[in-house]
Amino acid sequence: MKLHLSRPSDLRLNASIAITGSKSESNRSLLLKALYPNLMISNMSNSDDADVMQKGLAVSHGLVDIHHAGTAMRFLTGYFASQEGKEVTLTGSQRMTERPVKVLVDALRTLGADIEYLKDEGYPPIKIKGRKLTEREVSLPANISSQYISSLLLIAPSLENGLELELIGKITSVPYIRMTLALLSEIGIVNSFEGNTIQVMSKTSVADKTLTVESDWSSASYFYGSIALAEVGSEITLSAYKESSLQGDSVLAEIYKDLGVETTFGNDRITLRKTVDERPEILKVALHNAPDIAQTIAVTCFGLGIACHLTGLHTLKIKETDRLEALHTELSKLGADISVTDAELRLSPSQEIRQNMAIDTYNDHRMAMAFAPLAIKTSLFVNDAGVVSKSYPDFWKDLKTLGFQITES
Ligand SMILES: O=C(O)C1=C[C@@H](OP(=O)(O)O)[C@@H](O)[C@H](O)C1
Ligand SMILES: C=C(OP(=O)(O)O)C(=O)O
Repeated sequence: MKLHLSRPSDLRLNASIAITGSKSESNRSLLLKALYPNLMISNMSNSDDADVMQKGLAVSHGLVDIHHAGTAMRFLTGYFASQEGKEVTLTGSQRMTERPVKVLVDALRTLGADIEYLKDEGYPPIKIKGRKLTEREVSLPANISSQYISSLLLIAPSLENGLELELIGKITSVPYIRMTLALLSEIGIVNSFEGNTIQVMSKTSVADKTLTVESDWSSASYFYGSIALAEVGSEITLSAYKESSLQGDSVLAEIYKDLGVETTFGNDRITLRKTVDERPEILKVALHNAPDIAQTIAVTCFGLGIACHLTGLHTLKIKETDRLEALHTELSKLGADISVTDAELRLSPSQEIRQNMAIDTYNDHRMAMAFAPLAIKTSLFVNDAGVVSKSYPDFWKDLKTLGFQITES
């Protein structure tokens, strides 16, 4: 599906939108529910990634295809490795077979797991024969993906002896690790994270509890982008959000303050308001703790015509696509002066945005959604716009409620 997007007729935006649960919290909660079936989940994500996670957890023998879902791939690897009697082949999209799992597989093998690579060493597809894992201690590199660590932490309480992880190197995406530990705490599982060591105690059962998933902050980023590019006085209310979030991407409220967007919390909602039209000459942000909002921020800065220097982007090359290359190509198409390295992005101020360019999305939901707010400044096409369903199936519908004119072309 190719969409044509043009500006809302009223550039003073005003809307209220309900976003479904965080896909990160949902996929963790689903795994915990598989281990402790008396847990309940509310405000679950309606994303493809949560859907494949749920379906994957229901399988005990045969093929599990998690499509593009990184969390499902990594979390299910740990899950199946520790489930005695289950035997599956875990695979995904073409891109998933290029996203590494070696660090996780090595750690699980140290703990006693039986995992075999079916194609390339270090990458899916993998064949997993579930076993009882009794080893307690393992060290693993922490600078590639926090999902490996979360995978181990999620199964840790179900292991006879719990787990002690020693994290090696600079820890990336730390809030996602803290999110996992916070969810374990919420269901009464004792854990600690001190220095480079994480410990999780074993627990055979937990008390009845409903895990209420907060709505997705990464999805909220596209409304931050829209408000920043719209007129002063614009206002969008998003539900259901908390002031103290488990999601690292809630740092958006801080970052977008510098771009004239004020966030207020109340009644399980956030209200984003464009309060001033002042903007800095350059926005500098380190994103090692919030990699998923890099695309949104880069596009907002381009739309505002300001310079931008983003660092801590070393994980972007192994996500749904090489996001640094994709940003370079697509922003250049629109006339941006941009350069990228393996971990940084620099954008110079632009005076002009080319009209009616077709943005390629590379099977990456965030490419489609990050570029969409730019329609406030110029008309554009988004190729393969259905990719948004990976995390936010209702995105185009919700964007329409802001007044964006969206037609299929
Ligand atoms: O644990 C999670 O839910 C996630 C962790 C992050 O990945 P990395 O740790 O690989 O950066 C993030 O990019 C991804 O969207 C979700
Ligand atoms: C990187 C992402 O997802 P995953 O790694 O779970 O595929 C994302 O949603 O931006």
